[in-house]
Amino acid sequence: MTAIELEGLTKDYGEVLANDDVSFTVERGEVFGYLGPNGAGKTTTIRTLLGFLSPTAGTARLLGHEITAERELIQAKRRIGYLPDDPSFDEGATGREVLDLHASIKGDERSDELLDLFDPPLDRPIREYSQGNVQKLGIVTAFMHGPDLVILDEPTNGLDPLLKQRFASFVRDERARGVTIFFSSHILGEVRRLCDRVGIIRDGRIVTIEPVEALLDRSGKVVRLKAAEPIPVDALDLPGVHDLEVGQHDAPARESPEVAGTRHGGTTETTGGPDESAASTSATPDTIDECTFTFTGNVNDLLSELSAYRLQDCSIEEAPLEDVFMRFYGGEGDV
Ligand SMILES: Nc1ncnc2c1ncn2[C@@H]1O[C@H](COP(=O)(O)OP(=O)(O)OP(=O)(O)O)[C@@H](O)[C@H]1O
Repeated sequence: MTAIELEGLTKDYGEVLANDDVSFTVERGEVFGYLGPNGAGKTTTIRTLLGFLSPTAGTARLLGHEITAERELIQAKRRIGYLPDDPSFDEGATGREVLDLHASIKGDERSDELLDLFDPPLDRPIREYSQGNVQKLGIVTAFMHGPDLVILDEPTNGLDPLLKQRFASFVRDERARGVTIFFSSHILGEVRRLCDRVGIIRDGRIVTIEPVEALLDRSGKVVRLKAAEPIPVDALDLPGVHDLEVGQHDAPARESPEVAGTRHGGTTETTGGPDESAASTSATPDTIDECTFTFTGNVNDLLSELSAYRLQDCSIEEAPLEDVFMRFYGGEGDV
């Protein structure tokens, strides 16, 4: 049996078609990342799945239960945990009182281990909580009853790096226990670390559902090079090199297919250091001291090409999610 099954789920708010014929399945035991820019429709999907919004068309099943049948949804929810994108608890209650209330409604067989891990300050009223502490309490409430399926809307919002790491390792352990986890995120790195598969939504429509490795292979890396001595620009005329920018840059300029710059072979060339205007794209130097580009080829091939030159520094990082969207799906981004 699948954990989540959406069939043509559509939510029209009137002015905005927030989910347009959304269909996909999440298998039992899978960690599934739901990725998309701001306003793409992630929260709408999640809130519709959980019965907080009625779909305009289509339907979905959670753990085999029809979401549009109230009794079935109530039955399913006993085995589901949920963390909203903005967890809100009674401001006057202490963390402990919030947990007691949740325990009385759905059970708390796992709260001790969760409190050990996430450690929200239980004796203080919620109004004194930081955003991170609210999030920690939200994570505890989502998992405390030992659910089979957990739906999390941007779960690492407000968590510090240590807690993010702890959360990532917790999700991996949950997966090993057979728990299905569906979570939305803006952060490709987070999805990469945690997910088996990813679904990308944009403007209410699913643009791809694929294993996370396949997505990352296609999204490429951002490479920054600093040469110890000038490198001929032709050395980077390699398959898989895109958006080459000569000089110091934070990242390659975003480029939709329609606005690609001057290309020679696999490269797009833009001259100029940080203090030159973006319009100065005419002259291409013969040699490069420093450059940034996106690389979608085999990293070992690139390193072997570069081994002929003396480098002072080289970094290879994941392409930002914005670039993934721009590169593969085009159009205006709002990330
Ligand atoms: N209650 C509502 N009434 C009208 N429009 C809404 C409502 N809720 C959301 N929208 C619109 O629906 C679209 C999808 O919003 P949604 O919150 O689902 O996106 P999201 O992907 O979760 O965004 P974010 O990452 O910023 O949380 C947006 O254009 C949003 O403005």
